[in-house]
Amino acid sequence: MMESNDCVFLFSPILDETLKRIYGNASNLPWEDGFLDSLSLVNSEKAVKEVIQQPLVEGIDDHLVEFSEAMRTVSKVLRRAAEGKASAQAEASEWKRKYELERERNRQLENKGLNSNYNVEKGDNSADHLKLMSETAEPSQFGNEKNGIYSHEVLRDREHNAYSNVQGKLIRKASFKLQWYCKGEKNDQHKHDIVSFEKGNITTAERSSKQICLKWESPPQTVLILTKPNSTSVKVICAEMVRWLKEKKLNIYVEPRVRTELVTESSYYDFVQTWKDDDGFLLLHEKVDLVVTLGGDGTVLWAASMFKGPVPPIVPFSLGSLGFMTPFHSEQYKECLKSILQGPISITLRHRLQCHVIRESAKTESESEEPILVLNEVTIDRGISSFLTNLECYCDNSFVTCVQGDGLILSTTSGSTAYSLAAGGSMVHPQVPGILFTPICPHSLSFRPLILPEYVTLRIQVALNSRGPAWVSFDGKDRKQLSQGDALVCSMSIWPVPTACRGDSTNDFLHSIHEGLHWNLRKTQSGDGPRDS
Ligand SMILES: NC(=O)c1ccc[n+]([C@@H]2O[C@H](COP(=O)([O-])OP(=O)(O)OC[C@H]3O[C@@H](n4cnc5c(N)ncnc54)[C@H](O)[C@@H]3O)[C@@H](O)[C@H]2O)c1
Ligand SMILES: Nc1ncnc2c1ncn2[C@@H]1O[C@H](COP(=O)(O)OP(=O)(O)OP(=O)(O)O)[C@@H](O)[C@H]1O
Repeated sequence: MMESNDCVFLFSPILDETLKRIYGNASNLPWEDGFLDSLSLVNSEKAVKEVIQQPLVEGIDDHLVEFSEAMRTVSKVLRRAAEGKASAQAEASEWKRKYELERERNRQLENKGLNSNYNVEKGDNSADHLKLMSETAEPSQFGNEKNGIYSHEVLRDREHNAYSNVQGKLIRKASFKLQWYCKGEKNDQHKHDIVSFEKGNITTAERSSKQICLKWESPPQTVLILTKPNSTSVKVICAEMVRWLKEKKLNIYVEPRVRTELVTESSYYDFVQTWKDDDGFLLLHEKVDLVVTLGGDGTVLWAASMFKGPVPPIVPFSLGSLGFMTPFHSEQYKECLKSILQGPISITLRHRLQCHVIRESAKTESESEEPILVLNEVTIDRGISSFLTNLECYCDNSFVTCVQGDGLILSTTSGSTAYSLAAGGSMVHPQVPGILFTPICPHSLSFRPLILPEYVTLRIQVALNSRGPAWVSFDGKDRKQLSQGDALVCSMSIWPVPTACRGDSTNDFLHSIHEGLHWNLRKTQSGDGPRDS
């Protein structure tokens, strides 16, 4: 395509003279160093038009006709160049505006989510806002141009809180890097998240979630041990583990209840640290490199619920009966912890749901109660009411359905093997990003569970004409009553729970459904019988 400067060059012999007529001398020419500014372009175009519109003098030769045609072309090109430049400027300022907006949002998100008392987003809970939060946070959380996630990017360790004082020693929180692995091999090809539109071709070049691998960049120094209460076997293992970790020169935190138990047993455990109140615990995320759980799935849920923002990697040891999310054997804790402390570790990034209860009496959605994060599911049921629940369900403001039955479960994929499974939902691999929409005993012949994409915001409202109230519970806990008109708004949280794998994510999942749930266990049919001939 011909550029404006090419044109000027093409007609330069004829132009020279004419331009002198238009601009006088060279210093008034509308370009400098080969670049035209848009105002000059418009002026040049005007001047060229004036020249063209001057009546032809009698006896004019063919050259002038040709010249006039050339000037028309120059005029056209100059106009296009001016238009192009104006539109590029408009586009640039629009991108700048978007960038500033995005930066401001990220800054607000960082302040709200990650300051010292990092309460999960209060205030504005509108569907758009919730969606926006996950959108803005996604690049740093799930992928970036460096083919990995750095812990200091996730935790936004700032200079002032990067060091903490533990028993008079300055301790720096260990930094780690998360990388995507593909079939056990390092994959550096994470160019785009899901879809590429390059050259008009739509390709699913990369998958949204892959096996993730954690590599320590500095050695972990502080471990938090969380234990199932009232269990003698847990107490014994916990005491042993504390001694072993102490030998490895690690700082150890336990819950206040556990510290009391340990110190009562022996004053040897005086070095074990704990916290006094909720504020004390909130500061722990700045110190803890690793969380160890000793118990069943309920203890993993408990650990996750304690972190209302970013969660350190969790190593779940099995001391329960089912242990779907607890792949490590407690008898082998020394070998397991040795290899975990050394790394690299395969990680399952378990997504959580962020839930807000919005009361009918609240004047605006921003007057909602404190949000709650769930690792398994949020359930709305009829509780002690003998009437059917009447729940109006919306997905990104589109009406989905009305649930008339015992209730509804909104589950993560990690929770798909818990209550949702019992209510007839599918079992879904925990790395699949999605929200399960599973009714509980719907009074309908045609209701089937749904799996919705992770980016949607769901709103479940107790119908105004419902015969009774409903009850909401979070990972089976914190039951709250929902009166007619009250609603629950639910979307994917930006803070997943990273749990260490024994093999890899898929291997552990399949092992759990076979060993924990005895999935598809059937006697093998013998080949001794009739066959297709
Ligand atoms: N009908 C049901 O199946 C039913 C009813 C209520 C609660 N629950 C589940 O119990 C969970 C709370 O667990 P808890 O230990 O505090 O209560 P709990 O002590 O009552 O144990 C519930 C059982 O669910 C299992 N479980 C928990 N999370 C799981 C998961 N992600 N995959 C497979 N199994 C899982 C546990 O191992 C345990 O055996 C809730 O989040 C809910 O999913 C299930
Ligand atoms: N540190 C803790 N503090 C208070 N409660 C806890 C703690 N850890 C676990 N719990 C609660 O104790 C209950 C039982 O825990 P968990 O599920 O781990 O053990 P379990 O019932 O023996 O295991 P399983 O469910 O596999 O049989 C759960 O409801 C859980 O929320």
